[in-house]
Amino acid sequence: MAALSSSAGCRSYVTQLPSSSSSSDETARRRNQRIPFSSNPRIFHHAKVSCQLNPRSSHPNVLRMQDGAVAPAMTTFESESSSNKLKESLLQTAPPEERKDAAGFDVNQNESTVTITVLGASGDLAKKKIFPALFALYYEDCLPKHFTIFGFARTKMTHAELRTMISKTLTCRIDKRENCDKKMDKFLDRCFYHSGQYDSQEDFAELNRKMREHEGGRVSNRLFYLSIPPNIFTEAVRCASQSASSVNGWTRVIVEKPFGRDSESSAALTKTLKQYLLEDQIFRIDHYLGKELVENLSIMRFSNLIFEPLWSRQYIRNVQLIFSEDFGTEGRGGYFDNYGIIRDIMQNHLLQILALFAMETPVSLDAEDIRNEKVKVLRSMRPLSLEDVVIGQYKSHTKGRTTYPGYTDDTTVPKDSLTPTFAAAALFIDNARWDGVPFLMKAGKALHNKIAEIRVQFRHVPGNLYNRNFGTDLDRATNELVIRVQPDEAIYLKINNKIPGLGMRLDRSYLNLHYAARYSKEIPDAYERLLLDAIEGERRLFIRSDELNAAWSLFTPVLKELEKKKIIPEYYPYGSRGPVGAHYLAARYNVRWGDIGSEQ
Ligand SMILES: NC(=O)C1=CN([C@@H]2O[C@H](COP(=O)(O)OP(=O)(O)OC[C@H]3O[C@@H](n4cnc5c(N)ncnc54)[C@H](OP(=O)(O)O)[C@@H]3O)[C@@H](O)[C@H]2O)C=CC1
Ligand SMILES: O=C1O[C@H](COP(=O)(O)O)[C@@H](O)[C@H](O)[C@H]1O
Repeated sequence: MAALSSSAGCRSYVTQLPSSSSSSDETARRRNQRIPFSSNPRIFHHAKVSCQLNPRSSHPNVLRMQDGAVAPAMTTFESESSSNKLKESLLQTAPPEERKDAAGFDVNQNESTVTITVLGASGDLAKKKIFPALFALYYEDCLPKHFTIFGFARTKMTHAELRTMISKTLTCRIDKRENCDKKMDKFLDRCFYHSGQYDSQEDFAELNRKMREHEGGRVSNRLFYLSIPPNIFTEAVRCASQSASSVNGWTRVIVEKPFGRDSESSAALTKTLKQYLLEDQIFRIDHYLGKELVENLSIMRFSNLIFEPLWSRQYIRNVQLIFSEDFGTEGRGGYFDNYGIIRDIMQNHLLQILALFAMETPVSLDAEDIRNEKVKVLRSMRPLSLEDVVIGQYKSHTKGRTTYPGYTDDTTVPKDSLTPTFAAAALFIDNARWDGVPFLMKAGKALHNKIAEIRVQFRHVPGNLYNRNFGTDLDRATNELVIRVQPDEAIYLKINNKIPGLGMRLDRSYLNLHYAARYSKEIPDAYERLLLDAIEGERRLFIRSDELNAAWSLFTPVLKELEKKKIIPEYYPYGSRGPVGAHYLAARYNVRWGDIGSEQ
């Protein structure tokens, strides 16, 4: 069995899986089990000591190390051992009462601790995704031995109330998992709440004091999760950085989208964040990058000989990136109306998938090498033009006795809103590999189904001996590779074969890697993977600022034009397949959407 070098804790990377007999499945499962966090040396690495004074540091007396760690600027660091000496000396100054932390652990001064602070802890995302993901990591023994979780928001709440709020949404992902309740109680014991204003240095200073109690003199690492509306990102980062960043470990900040609403506002946000943070400390999250099948894209491409040679204009006719939800913007209309589906889904989730799909082979699996390749693809793309975009908006629809609301029926949405809830677009990558290949995107809310998938339609077989068996519809005979990101994850390839028997009738069949059938282990939520990566300092799945700029450059001109010209969206009924204009757009490039038709 060959193991790839592990790039993340609590995970083992197994390249060779045994065939699917039940005993070998068991072996595979055991091999795939996560390595407990505590036994992974990577977790406890101290920040690399390649120090430089950060001219923009808000702390005049600190040095910032690679990885965002900071240390007092009284020593010149030259080696890891001198950095450790400094850390030791800092720890030795801890008063005796701090030799135990607030949770009662004896303080081993060579140990480190991670404090995860969720800003906006009272909000929807925190409840739905962040706390459950943290619990899942804890359940799987993926969090470090010493960790503390703080919820921070303006809402007044006690620790107990926070715990009750969190416990209502915590589930063991698989029913009847062992010791779930016990583990849940232990997890909740490590969760605390601090009420404060996002723009108050005093409130963050008080948070800092509480954090220090829990850290008890260990090397302190701090992760802040900005689960708050974007208009308060900057203030919160300023306060966190100036009053609550770590003095002897790393400080990192996870930033949620939206990262601005066009090139200018995004650049302005980046600029302000960088007044307080180094780029390496900023973890811009796009949760689609944490989805299992999106992560698997590179493995599929670069570790299977059969795919990579086909991965170009020579064999691929078009690529389709499809996102569809069977519910509207219910409850989030206020946010959505300012952004629309192009900013909400296409400019980030679908474009990130496209970049991973289309990039050249990176030099290594290192985060910077991968992100360099993604930027290159994005920068090779043609900015989207208005004629290559179709927009739609859902309207009310009655089915049986149920009436589904239209987008503008939401009281938080202006009645005359032109914000698109659906869009289809044709994009092109002007490089040698992809010249002329349409990359079609389609994203919509309140459609007939919920799905996210990538469809790769291959070219027709030249001079196909069996053409007459397919009649005139050659598309039906063309190979298509489908990567179903969700739900019911699968990778399947449509191929042609003969129907068994004495005659010569052809059939279309599926070579199907259906995850639920192949793997008994459940698929972790994207937020689990991304939170773990942020704790470990793994940046591969986070967006670098130059990627973000390149992504906005592609969409900003068309977004402005749509708004300036007040383009009216094509209205489609709630629960339908969306505007017919999407078909005309595809037809212009000789493409048929793969998700429409009798067999998908
Ligand atoms: N919800 C989701 O599914 C997704 C959300 N996101 C992004 O994640 C972030 C959080 O999302 P979500 O939880 O839905 O957001 P919420 O609107 O629920 O806000 C989170 C918390 O922020 C505080 N807050 C809200 N409005 C303001 C305001 N005007 N001024 C100061 N504080 C405010 C509130 O806490 P309190 O009043 O207690 O301080 C609230 O509980 C946002 O940036 C969002 O765009 C991204 C992808 C999906
Ligand atoms: O970022 C967002 O994603 C969700 C869809 O995420 P999924 O993991 O449930 O597919 C979308 O509903 C939301 O509008 C958008 O902001």
